[in-house]
Amino acid sequence: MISATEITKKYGDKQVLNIEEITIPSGQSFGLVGNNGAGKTTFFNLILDLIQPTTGKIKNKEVDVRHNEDWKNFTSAYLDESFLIGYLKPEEYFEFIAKLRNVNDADLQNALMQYEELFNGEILGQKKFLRDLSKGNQKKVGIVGALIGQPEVIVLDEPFANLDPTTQIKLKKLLKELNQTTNSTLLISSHDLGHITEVCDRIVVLEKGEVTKDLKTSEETLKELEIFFSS
Ligand SMILES: Nc1ncnc2c1ncn2[C@@H]1O[C@H](COP(=O)(O)OP(=O)(O)OP(=O)(O)O)[C@@H](O)[C@H]1O
Repeated sequence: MISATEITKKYGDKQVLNIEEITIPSGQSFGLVGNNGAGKTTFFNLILDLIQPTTGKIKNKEVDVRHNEDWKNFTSAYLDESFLIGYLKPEEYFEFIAKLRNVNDADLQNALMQYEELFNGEILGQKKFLRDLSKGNQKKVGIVGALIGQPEVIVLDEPFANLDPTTQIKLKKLLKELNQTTNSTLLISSHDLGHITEVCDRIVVLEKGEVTKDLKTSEETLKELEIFFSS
């Protein structure tokens, strides 16, 4: 379970986040939506202790992320390309992550086979450094890197952005399967209301840093969000 309690984040005089309470139970696939600048990446950065809140506390499985690093043993994330290591080839990057998460080579190779369809022949065996891959292919590497070893908590910031439509559909299928077949807690942000309502059990809407909707996903959710964002 992840809990964010009385979180505010200010830059100078500008308050960019003001969250009274968000609790994300284990195994939930949690979707975060909101217009540009709403505070989605800020929220994920706080969960990953990449920035500090102005007030409030974030706990990841009872670990206060600001004061104890144990959450790193069961949490992975891909927010942007700064999570990659540009001078490694994809295989080297995956091996590096596998070592970090105590995944042996046989298990890593098995896991990578699962992602062959997503890779579409453009990632493995190409002898290219990560820095030389296209933005979309870099993103595929980053997302798969976050999934290696099936961490208990996986945070993905706009995973569908920059991916071609075929890959978006494959990724959606993969994330839905992950949600159904494991107890991993999945936190995803997206501007694609269709994708996020398909993948996530719950959708939280942020508006100017505040939670304005918290919905259990149902058949009506997509329509409700479309109406909300068009008004
Ligand atoms: N280092 C910073 N200094 C000042 N303001 C910042 C900083 N980082 C973020 N902000 C501001 O915080 C607000 C929230 O930004 P954030 O990136 O979290 O939004 P977002 O919902 O992820 O947006 P987008 O959909 O455009 O990616 C924005 O107004 C942004 O300009």
